[in-house]
Amino acid sequence: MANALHFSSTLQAAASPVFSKRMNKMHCKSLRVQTGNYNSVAACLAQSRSNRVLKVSCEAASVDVLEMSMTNNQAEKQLTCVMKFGGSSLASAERMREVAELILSFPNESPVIVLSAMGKTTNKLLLAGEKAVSCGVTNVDSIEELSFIKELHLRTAKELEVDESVIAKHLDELEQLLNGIAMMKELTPRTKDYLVSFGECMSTRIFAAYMNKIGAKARQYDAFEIGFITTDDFTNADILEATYPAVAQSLHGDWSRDPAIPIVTGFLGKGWRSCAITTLGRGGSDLTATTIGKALGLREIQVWKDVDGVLTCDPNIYPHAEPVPYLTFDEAAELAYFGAQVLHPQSMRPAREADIPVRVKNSYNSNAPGTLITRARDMRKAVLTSIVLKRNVTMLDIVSTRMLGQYGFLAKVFSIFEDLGISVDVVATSEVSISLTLDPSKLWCRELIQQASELDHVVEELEKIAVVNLLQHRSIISLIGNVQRSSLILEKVFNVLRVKGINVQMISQGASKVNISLIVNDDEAEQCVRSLHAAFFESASLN
Ligand SMILES: Nc1ncnc2c1ncn2[C@@H]1O[C@H](COP(=O)(O)OP(=O)(O)O)[C@@H](O)[C@H]1O
Ligand SMILES: N[C@@H](CC(=O)OP(=O)(O)O)C(=O)O
Repeated sequence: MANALHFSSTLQAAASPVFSKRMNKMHCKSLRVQTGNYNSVAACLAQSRSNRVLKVSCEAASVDVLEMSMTNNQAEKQLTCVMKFGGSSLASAERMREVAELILSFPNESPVIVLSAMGKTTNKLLLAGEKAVSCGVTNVDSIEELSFIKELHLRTAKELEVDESVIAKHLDELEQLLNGIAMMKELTPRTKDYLVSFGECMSTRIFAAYMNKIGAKARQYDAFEIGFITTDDFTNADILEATYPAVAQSLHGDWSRDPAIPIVTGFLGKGWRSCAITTLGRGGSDLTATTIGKALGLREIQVWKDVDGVLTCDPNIYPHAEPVPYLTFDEAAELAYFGAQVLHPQSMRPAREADIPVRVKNSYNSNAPGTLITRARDMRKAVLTSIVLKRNVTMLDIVSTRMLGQYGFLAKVFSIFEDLGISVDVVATSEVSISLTLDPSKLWCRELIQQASELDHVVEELEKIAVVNLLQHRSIISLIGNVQRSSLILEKVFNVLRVKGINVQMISQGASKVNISLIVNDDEAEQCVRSLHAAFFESASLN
């Protein structure tokens, strides 16, 4: 029997560290106990972490021998981690090949793979939808973005030598949907979500077919079919608790019956009332990955990007930004929430709840260590970790018209936002005045006209109790780091701002938080980030 362990007695086996270790690491396929004390083996099995013995037989024989046969076959492995690859990692057939190679370069892992749409497919689908609204039914087949999407996916399938039939039905349906949009002359948020879902549905089908072709058994899953249950907030849905057991049951169930690498669509869910396809907000595949990590209790969640991890600032603002080796969930969540495109704003929540480390890695440079995000890290030497910019923010200055000492003012202001369903980002208050910024990701997912009338409505409501000053085209610069050292951070910040002649219009720092936020004019913001980056990460110079 392959890899058999022999013991002179079951008691010796039960006591043997080799036995326990193999049980844990090697995934026992069958266990044969010849005579001896079966109970002691059972006790030992109960202790083993994987405890996945497929066959246990107990035979009476004259010699005490215990044999375990083990294989490295997937059938006996547990799912170990989740690996998410975004559009930037999957832009072409060549990239899909490299990603497959990368996945298979970890023979000890049994990963769940989460994929986004190829390259910029989501943007192209949205553009195609917008054009379909006004182009007329007869012109749908000449929408440039539709031709691009068709060509990209068919070419990719061909180059990977995968049968085009895996996506043929989706390409047909996509064209039919665009015809429908052209006919109705409207693109509702619900239709938008259905429209963009074609991106992830096609990338995962092509990739799964390719994995199977190269001999790595894989199975494609649409997230909305395996239990990703969300609110019905189309274009920005939240994942509901029921998702975790449902996803665990689907993926674990299939894996234990017939193991195959799961290839899951990122970004998508199913609305619990509407039963229609929803999306988790732009960049939502990161959240799909962490949700699967929590649902299955996996050891690690990896998000593979096109940068060497989370960087000290957006490389589009400053190309020499450096990777940040360690972050806490709180820091990463704050960074994502305040605009760092590298992670979805809600993606840290499941990982933090289940305490599963998240690793941000570069699919173009897999040797780079990346960023490891965990519950805690050594903060003794930490000052500033990363600088994040959120542009085009609306700021409101609200001053009470009542006398000083009037209570309930703040409560009234916030109840107006609650009633209108608008969330607030940064707040600075005194007893009679309040300055705040509105969360653009929630507000701006609505139509432009709706945004303008909503803002008018907010101001109208607030003017019943206060004098309101609406300030647009502002930016939030968030300084993520060790707020225990805020005096040092602020000293440096104000020095930079003074030298650069930049006026801060509002500042906010939570008592126990990891973030100091500054509000400046949009047109000064990028220069400000570059100067702050130079001051904190490069040298003593103020650039
Ligand atoms: N602080 C930051 N650290 C790393 N990348 C950032 C940061 N801020 C913005 N980015 C941008 O985020 C991009 C990666 O995120 P994204 O495009 O969503 O990746 P993917 O599509 O692979 O999920 C990078 O290419 C980079 O331009
Ligand atoms: N394709 C979706 C979801 C996503 O997560 O994409 P990416 O991983 O490429 O950021 C989007 O573009 O928003």
